[in-house]
Amino acid sequence: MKSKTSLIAEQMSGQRKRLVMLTLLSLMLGIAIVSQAGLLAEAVQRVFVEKASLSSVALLLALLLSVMAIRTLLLYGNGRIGLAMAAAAKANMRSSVLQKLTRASMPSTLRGQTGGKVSVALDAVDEADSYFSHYMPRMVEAAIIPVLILAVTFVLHANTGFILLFTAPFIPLFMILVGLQTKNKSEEKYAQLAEFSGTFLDSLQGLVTLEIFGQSRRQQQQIERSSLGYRDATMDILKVAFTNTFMLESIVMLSIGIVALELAIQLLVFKSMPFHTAFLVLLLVPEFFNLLKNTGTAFHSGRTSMGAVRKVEQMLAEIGGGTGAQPEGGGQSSAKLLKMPPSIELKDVHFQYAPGSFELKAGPVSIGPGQHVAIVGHSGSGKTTLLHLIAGLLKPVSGTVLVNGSPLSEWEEDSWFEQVSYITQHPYIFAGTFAENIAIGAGRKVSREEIRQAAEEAGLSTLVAGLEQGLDTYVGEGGRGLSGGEKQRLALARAFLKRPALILFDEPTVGLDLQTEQILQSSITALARNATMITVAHRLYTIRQADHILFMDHGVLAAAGPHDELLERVPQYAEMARIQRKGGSA
Ligand SMILES: Nc1ncnc2c1ncn2[C@@H]1O[C@H](COP(=O)(O)OP(=O)(O)OP(=O)(O)O)[C@@H](O)[C@H]1O
Repeated sequence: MKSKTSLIAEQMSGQRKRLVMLTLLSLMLGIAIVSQAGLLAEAVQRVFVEKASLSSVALLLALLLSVMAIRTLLLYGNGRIGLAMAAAAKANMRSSVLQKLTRASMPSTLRGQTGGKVSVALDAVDEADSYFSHYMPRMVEAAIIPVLILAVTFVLHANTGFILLFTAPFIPLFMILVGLQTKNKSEEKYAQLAEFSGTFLDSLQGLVTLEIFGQSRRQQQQIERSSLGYRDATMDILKVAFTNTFMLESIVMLSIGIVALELAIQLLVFKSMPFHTAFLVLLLVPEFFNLLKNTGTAFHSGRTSMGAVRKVEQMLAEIGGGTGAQPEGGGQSSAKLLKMPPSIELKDVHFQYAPGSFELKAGPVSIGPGQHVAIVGHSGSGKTTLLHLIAGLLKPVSGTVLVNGSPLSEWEEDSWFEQVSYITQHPYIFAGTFAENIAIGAGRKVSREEIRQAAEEAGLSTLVAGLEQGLDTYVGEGGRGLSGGEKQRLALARAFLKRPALILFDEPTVGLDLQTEQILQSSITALARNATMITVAHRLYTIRQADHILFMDHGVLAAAGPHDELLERVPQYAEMARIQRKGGSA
């Protein structure tokens, strides 16, 4: 195949040994095919032409049976190697996709539809199977065996050799024409499948919203349109595939017919060749065309796979960075962060999600070890973005985030994230039990007692005690639902297991009931006793408690200092605090 994608080339280069094995087995298969035809022709010649007794050809027949068995074994071997190549390639591709998704920058992983990504990671990678399990073995066979048969035919009867030489190119020529058409169609099919999966997952996730706004019917129609688009794209490919098979069969039948006619004329009219040779040639010709025909079918599935592989490649390119890309946080150095509250400095940090979009400018800022800082500002002023920059989830366009005096990128990624707990407004709860969900915070094996203790410290014990299965209750997708406050307490329990040196906390904007708020507040305070804490704060209480306040205004760090000082110095801040006091949102 001409335009081998770099991903396939990468996979093939890692499978050289298997390719060599495939070549050797194909060569042996070629020899077995020719030997089988030779032995069969000899047996028929002796029994039917020379009228020899069956017992005199017993050895010949036994030999023929063994060659047939060897041929079957060789074919099986080729199949196994193809399957092993496919399994290794798929595992590699899937792990590159997952690695890219987990290690890429946050904005790039958020781009595009989740359903589309799932479809590429699962279906498209699966579709790549036939390239390695079917296409590659057939191509290697096609490069060796037909040439061998052609050479033998030329030696036996040059005329047939010329007929084969003349008719055979029609098959690859036809394959190339069909293949070119299928390639575009299969890429189209994958685009349709990704769109279909994306729309479907989006609709499932937003089912409640769609129902509330009376849009479920419209969405249903959109899903129907997407699925019909996918059906049409698949049917188009099948149409091409069926026409392909029909045309290939016709070419093969016609070619064998021409050879048989020529042999019959030579044998019966001109009597210029012995029966043995004519029969042997007649046995070899269908083998020759069968191989080319199989290659044609393999070529078609290879093309379909290429479309899928291209989709995977495209997704890897969209996520960005090479395999094993460094995250925004760091990972370039082996410097390990010690488990103690770090100091954080921002030096002229400038960030943009994309050219022309929201811009953030912050610095200089200095946060001492163990300090509690609140980021405040109006909605959309860039508070969460600033928190993500400090966490190392986003990378500044220019400027630096310094941790303990060294740029964040110089700290080993794992040791950095080991020290950080980030409690977002909507923590992700995985499908599993309470205990399993809490345990992921530790990153090590933890005892039941440690989990129970963390749940208690996070203020979850009353809730858990009220459940029939306690910590073994299923939560997350498919399990028991949790309220916003409960989810945050579960995230806190994870943090209690981790005992981080830096706590990043996105305080809930929606009002929790007083009791939940108090539980959360006291748990957070207990957790932050030996840590540096940066909170995106919405409550006046949290703001007042902070040692230092960063006031964000339209993406710019407008002022920094203690609450009382900012009240006096910054009129916009005083205004915001006044609204807060009245009960409005910050
Ligand atoms: N992934 C993204 N790509 C492009 N723009 C984004 C992205 N995420 C956020 N923004 C934009 O950046 C700006 C700041 O967002 P950010 O979430 O930091 O604000 P915020 O102050 O935390 O707001 P809130 O208090 O409402 O949560 C907003 O205008 C938002 O639309």
